[in-house]
This record gives sequence, C-alpha cells and structure tokens, in this order.
Amino acid sequence: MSAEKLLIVEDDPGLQKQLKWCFENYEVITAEDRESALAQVRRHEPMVVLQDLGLPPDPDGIDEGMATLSEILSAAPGTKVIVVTGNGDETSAVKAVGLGAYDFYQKPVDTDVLNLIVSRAFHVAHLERQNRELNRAQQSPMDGLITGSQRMLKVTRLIGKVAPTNATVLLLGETGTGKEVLAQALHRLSDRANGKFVAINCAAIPENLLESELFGYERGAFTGAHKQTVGKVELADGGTLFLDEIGDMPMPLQSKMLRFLQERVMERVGGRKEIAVDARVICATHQNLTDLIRDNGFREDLYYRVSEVAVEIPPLRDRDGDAVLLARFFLAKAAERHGSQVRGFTDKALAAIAAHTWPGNVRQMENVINRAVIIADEKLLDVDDIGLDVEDTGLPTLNLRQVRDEAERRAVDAAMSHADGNISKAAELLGVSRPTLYDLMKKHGLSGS
Ligand SMILES: Nc1ncnc2c1ncn2[C@@H]1O[C@H](COP(=O)(O)OP(=O)(O)OP(=O)(O)O)[C@@H](O)[C@H]1O
Repeated sequence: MSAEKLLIVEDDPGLQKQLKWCFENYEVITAEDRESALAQVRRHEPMVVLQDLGLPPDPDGIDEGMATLSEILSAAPGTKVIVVTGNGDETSAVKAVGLGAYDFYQKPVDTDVLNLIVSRAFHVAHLERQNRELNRAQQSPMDGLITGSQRMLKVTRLIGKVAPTNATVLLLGETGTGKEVLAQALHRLSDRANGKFVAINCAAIPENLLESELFGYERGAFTGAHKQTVGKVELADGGTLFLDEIGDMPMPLQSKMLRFLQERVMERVGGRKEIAVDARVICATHQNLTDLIRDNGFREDLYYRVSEVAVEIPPLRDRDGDAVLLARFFLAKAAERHGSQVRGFTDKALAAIAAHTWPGNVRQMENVINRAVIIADEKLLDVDDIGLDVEDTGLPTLNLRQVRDEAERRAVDAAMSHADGNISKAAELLGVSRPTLYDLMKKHGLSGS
C-alpha cells in the first residue's frame, strides 16, 4: 500500500540518507533547499515535514530555514513542520514554533525519539483533517446529510423551502441516494416536527398485506384479525407519512390512497366509519412514474396529487466532491464504531473513490467503507481494501486536459459551497477575480444559486 508522505528538508546528503532509512514506514520525499522544499510541498502535499533550520545559502544561520518554514506554512497551512536545530539552539527552536512549527528537535539525531515525534505529528494532522471534514459536514443544512456539492445544496434549499408548507412532495432518485434522509429532514423542518414520522416501503410488503399495513383493520375483518389495529396512515396523524417506493403500490390501493389524499379521510379494512387523518404525505420512488403511467401501472391522477412538488435527487456520481467527503465521513464513523485504528485513505484509494460510479449510491458507499474498516490491517485503506479497481475507474484513460478540467470544476464547486454561494468570497478563496470566476462557472455549467 502507499504510505503517508513525509518530506525531509536537509542539505547534508549523509544525514538525508540516514533519515530516509529511519523513516522507511513512510513514503519519504526529500529536498535540499527552500525552492525544492516548496516544489515538493506543492507536488506531494505531505502532511508532515522534517526540516533542518540551517539551509543553503545560510547553512550556519537560521534565516533561510525560517523563511522556508514560513513559506511552507503559507502554501499549506495544515502541514506539521518539525524543525531540526543545532545542539543547544533553543532560541531558534522557540522562534520557529512561534512562526507556526509543530515541534522541534535538536541534533544529534536519535532516530527512536524522532520517529515518535513524527508519528505523533501524523496522528495530529489526521485528527485535524478529520475535524475539518466533520465541521464542514455539520455545517450542512440538514442533520445527518453530508454534502458539499452545489447540486445537492440546491436540493436541500428546495427542501427547506417546501418544508413549512403542507405540500405533498415526491422525491425522485436512484436507490441509496438519500430519499428517506431527505424525507426525515423535511419532516424535522416542518411545523409537524413534534408529530410522528411514519415510513412504509410499499415494495417491501406483500401486496395482500399492504392495505391493512397502511389503513389498519377492524376486528374480524379477515381470518386472523383478532383485534382492531391502527395502520400507518392513522399513526401519522399530526405528523408525516413517508410512502417509499410509491411506484410499487398496487392499482386498487392507489385508488384508496388517492381518496385519502383528496378528502383526508380513510376507512380501516373491514370498517365502515370514516376517520379523518391530518398527515402530510411525502412519497419517493426510483422508478420513472411517467413510464409507469404509460404502461398503466400508475394512476395519472394520483401522480398529480403526489407530485405537488417533485424533487430530483442527483446520483452520487453527479455530486462533485461528495464521494470523497462521504468516504471520509463513513470511515470516521466506522472506525469509531468498531474501535479501529484505521484513520484515512491512500491517495490511490481516494482517486478510485472519486472516479467510481457508485451505482448503489450513498448506501453502497457506506457498506463498502464499513466493511473495509472492519477487515483492514493497515492504518490507511487502500484500493484493495475497498474493493475498487483503479483500472475500473476510467482514470488511466483520462487525458491531461480532462484531468485539469475536472480538477478546475471540482475546485470551483468546492469554493462555491464553502463560500455558501457568495461569488466574491469564492473568488477570493480560489485566488481569481470575480469575472474570472463567472467565466469558470459558465464554462463548467455551475450555477451561482
Ligand atoms: N448525504 C448523506 N449523508 C450521509 N448519509 C447519507 C446521505 N445520503 C444517504 N445517507 C445514508 O445512506 C443510506 C441510504 O439512504 P436512504 O435510505 O435515505 O436512501 P434511499 O434513497 O431512501 O434508498 P432506497 O431508494 O433504496 O430506499 C442511509 O444509511 C442514509 O443514512
């Protein structure tokens, strides 16, 4: 597996070699002066840097070393830089820490101690990164919904808008895209939040049982109906009824549901009394209801009733940056749940996650990462652990322009989400002017709202 990257900035070739041996558990990158150090930081983005303070052209002073430290930290502020100073030179060490160095170490080198400091620095860097990711996730407009993609944020804004109304909402999206998560969010954001959220999956219940599950039954309504039983619709009184996979509802039941939606009354199976129920209805399906209507599998009038507001949920592969964001989120969650030492992904694994098409969407991702965390032997999950083949991802077939274009689109999308749609802020984050950002958004078909 590819290991964590450690950059060693040291101008003495002998010491550089010795340090390289001492850190063979890491992927060691080396540099011998300020310029090469910065080039390596930009290229490899190491989490930890071990840097000599005496660098050419000032190998006996500290000025060049301090300048290198400052520039590394301004290029990559999250980097943990450990400075190595001459024996007894505590003043310089303290000055370096004041400038933002993570820690210092005095020569001569004791490889065991240095290994310990470096390993602790990686640990802290990982924790900080995880923390940043989770903070970002928690800023998500809806609890339990992790996203940074513009398309999903648009969906969440729409959900926020329709939540306080009583409109019947139809959530459309592939399996595992988070339809139920969004339905729950809609309920929580509505005036019915104190009422119940009652979910029923129309595809999971045998046709002959679905009616009594939904509407309940009176005693003696059918063989085995020993006592009066309340159905899901009645249970949702004062709250929200979530009808998942509405496309799988049998035709006769569709008529009964239509009546309920029109008149807000229902009868239990075997009952004659009309019961008024005040439930807000949210439906979801992965099917194309228009096709079903054409094939006489779904009532057109019911379709119009349930789709007062229809919300299309994009599949995971169309949510820029979300695959990696979710993978890190599920890794942290699974590691905590299973008390695992796993703390991140290799670069290759992240590239494979980003490029995979995830046909089972977020649910598939959660399962894959959970399983990988359970079986992993190393601290970083690699492509083999997550069972994704880099060859399958399409990565090698991309040409450089495509890769650059894709990276540019992701950066613009990420900056826009980070800036909450504020163009000036996003332009500043990207280091471009507002007109340039407008051009980039136009080029990549990203909208500013
Ligand atoms: N954006 C998200 N952030 C975090 N977890 C999510 C997100 N979207 C979905 N999940 C999780 O993924 C799993 C599947 O989500 P959910 O059940 O809402 O999908 P669904 O579209 O209703 O699936 P289906 O069509 O199969 O019923 C759940 O465990 C859910 O908590």
